[in-house]
Amino acid sequence: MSLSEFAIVESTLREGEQFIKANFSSDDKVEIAEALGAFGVEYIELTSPIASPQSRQDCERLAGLGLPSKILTHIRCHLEDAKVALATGVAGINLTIGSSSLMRQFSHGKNINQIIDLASEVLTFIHQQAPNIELRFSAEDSSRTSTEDLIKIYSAIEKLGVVKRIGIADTVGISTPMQVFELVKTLRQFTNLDIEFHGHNDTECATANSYTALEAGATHIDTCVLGIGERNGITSLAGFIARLYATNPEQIKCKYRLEELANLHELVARKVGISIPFNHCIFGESAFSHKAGIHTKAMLNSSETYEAINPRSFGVTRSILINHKLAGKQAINHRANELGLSFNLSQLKDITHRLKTLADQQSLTIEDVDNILYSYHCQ
Ligand SMILES: CC(=O)SCCNC(=O)CCNC(=O)[C@H](O)C(C)(C)COP(=O)(O)OP(=O)(O)OC[C@H]1O[C@@H](n2cnc3c(N)ncnc32)[C@H](O)[C@@H]1OP(=O)(O)O
Ligand SMILES: O=C(O)CCC(=O)C(=O)O
Ligand SMILES: [Zn+2]
Repeated sequence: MSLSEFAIVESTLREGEQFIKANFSSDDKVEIAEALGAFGVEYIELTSPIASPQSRQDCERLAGLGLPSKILTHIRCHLEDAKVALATGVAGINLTIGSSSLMRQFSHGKNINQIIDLASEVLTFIHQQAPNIELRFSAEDSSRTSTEDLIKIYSAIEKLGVVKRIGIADTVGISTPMQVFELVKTLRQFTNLDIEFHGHNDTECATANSYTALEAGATHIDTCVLGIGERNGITSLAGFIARLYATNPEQIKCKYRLEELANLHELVARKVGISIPFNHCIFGESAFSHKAGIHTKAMLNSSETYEAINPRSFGVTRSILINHKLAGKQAINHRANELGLSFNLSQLKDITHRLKTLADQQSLTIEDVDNILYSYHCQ
């Protein structure tokens, strides 16, 4: 798998709008789209213009901004949706229709042949109206659709000759990485079209599933900032980037402007009124905090010992914590040196023992630790 060959379809302004707390204004969308563009995502997917009058105006507005990312909208297999989407001036349209038996029975009531006929009609119509528009067709709930049905649908769609890529959706986040790998690999053998993967996070496998989709030959991955979306959301942009960074930092640093990611996260968190989770892979409060003595000693020798990701690539700083009972003498010595103090080994052991004894009784601040160091030094 070559990292340079995939593209991100960033869906914060489509799937992300389906997050319970999202209600983006038109100006919010522009701000977020600009920040996504500054980071360097290849595509920005927008809510269907038929969802509301404002959604339609926003599609037109964002499509006209001349952003570096391609603007897509996401629609049903429906002629009216297609006509409205075409009129907005977007560069591409992502069409979807449910293909599993649950979707066929409870969402739209169509069988596989009817799905193929409807999708063919709508895709052909769009292509006739706008031959240069980038078309993607996706079978919603692909993971609960038989591979046989998927191949039947995708083969028929590919034969139309109007679609640039097909999409696979793990709509209820039920797939394991191995299942995603097998499905993408199977489809990869059947089609030369690009393959997009959309993974929900119901079982917390979204990032792993997106990564294995790439390993199996997918070319496009859907993400949202902070992983927001319907229910508990989809693959998080930062999670996906972190995963790729751990595999090949230099390639990911060339492909995207990683230093823009912090601003993007703060922006989206503010717009949807949430705080960034403490354990967020890059911007979480504890993501680059090192606490236990064994860790901090090794970290002070080489940060790679306990870090898969260099926080500086994302404009984040690490912290070495010593105001607790798990602290070790090496990290305490490091702090003492920062304060311009120096102690011999036996003194350091003594200070560490005092600090631990105190930390057993109360919580400590870094100022408390500094006071211990200064007063020991005065003695
Ligand atoms: C898995 C996903 O996240 S897919 C993306 C989800 N996005 C959205 O739903 C966008 C926001 N949605 C909306 O604003 C509205 O649902 C609209 C405008 C799309 C449709 O609204 P309504 O006409 O009021 O229909 P409603 O939402 O109640 O039901 C969905 C309709 O779409 C049909 N439908 C569902 N999926 C599809 C599809 N992929 N292709 C074609 N028709 C579909 C259903 O059969 C149903 O049709 P009906 O009106 O004949 O009953
Ligand atoms: O269009 C797609 O591929 C994905 C649609 C969607 O949001 C989903 O199935 O969860
Ligand atoms: Zn989704």
